Amino acid sequence: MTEIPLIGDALAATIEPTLAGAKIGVVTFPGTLDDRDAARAVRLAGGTPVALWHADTTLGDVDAVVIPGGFSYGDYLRAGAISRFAPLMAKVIDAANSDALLPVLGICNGFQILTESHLLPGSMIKNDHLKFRCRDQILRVENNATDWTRDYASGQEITIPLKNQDGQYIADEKTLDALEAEGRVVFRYVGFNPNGSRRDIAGISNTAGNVVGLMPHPEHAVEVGYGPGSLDGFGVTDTDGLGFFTSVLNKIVGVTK
Ligand SMILES: NC(=O)CC[C@H](N)C(=O)O
Repeated sequence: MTEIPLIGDALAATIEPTLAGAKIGVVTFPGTLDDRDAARAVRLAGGTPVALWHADTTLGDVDAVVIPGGFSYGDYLRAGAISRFAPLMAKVIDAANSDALLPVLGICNGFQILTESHLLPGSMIKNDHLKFRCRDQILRVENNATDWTRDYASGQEITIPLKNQDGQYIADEKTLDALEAEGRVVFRYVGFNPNGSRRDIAGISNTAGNVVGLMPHPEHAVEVGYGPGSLDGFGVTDTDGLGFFTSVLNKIVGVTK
């Protein structure tokens, strides 16, 4: 029987066996959709995913946390507004702000939860056109010094899927100016702003760069044949999202940049 390859040979060759010791917690809330894809992305990048439940009262021994996309608590009140009060979120907030600076990535609904939790500034509101939007989106990596972007080149353009209704990032002008000045605009939409986000912002970080949130979905672009690039028949952008997961894993195991 032939073993089915999970990943392309070229990609497999780049995976460090030592990364398997790094544990990435993936949080599930009632209504989360993308937890399994996030866990798979961690595994494909060489790490060990650990399932966390919103009602857990400990993070265990995870080295980083991913808050995946979906509709936690049905997006009731406002996307992320109820999730921020989950018992596990209290632990995530403490660990992210502690001296240990736990790396935390919020993807889409996860980004919404991070702004509601005040781990990241600003808010997410309805897309300016008031429709759900689903497309492959080009982003520019504006800051490759965060825990989640260190495997990208500064200014690198990547294509990953976007799918949401509350994707418009807003903040007051003072906050936006501070984010720009401090290099905390980590991703910007290129060519097309899909939701009216201020200054084309697709993702931001906290001051230390351990907490990152973005609307598009890197965990859906980690496998040859299944990412955005598969549509053009060449697959060149299929794994553009993998760098998020290798970045944090390399950081955890101490690979210097
Ligand atoms: N893909 C998602 O995570 C969706 C996020 C959110 N519930 C929205 O529609 O805006």
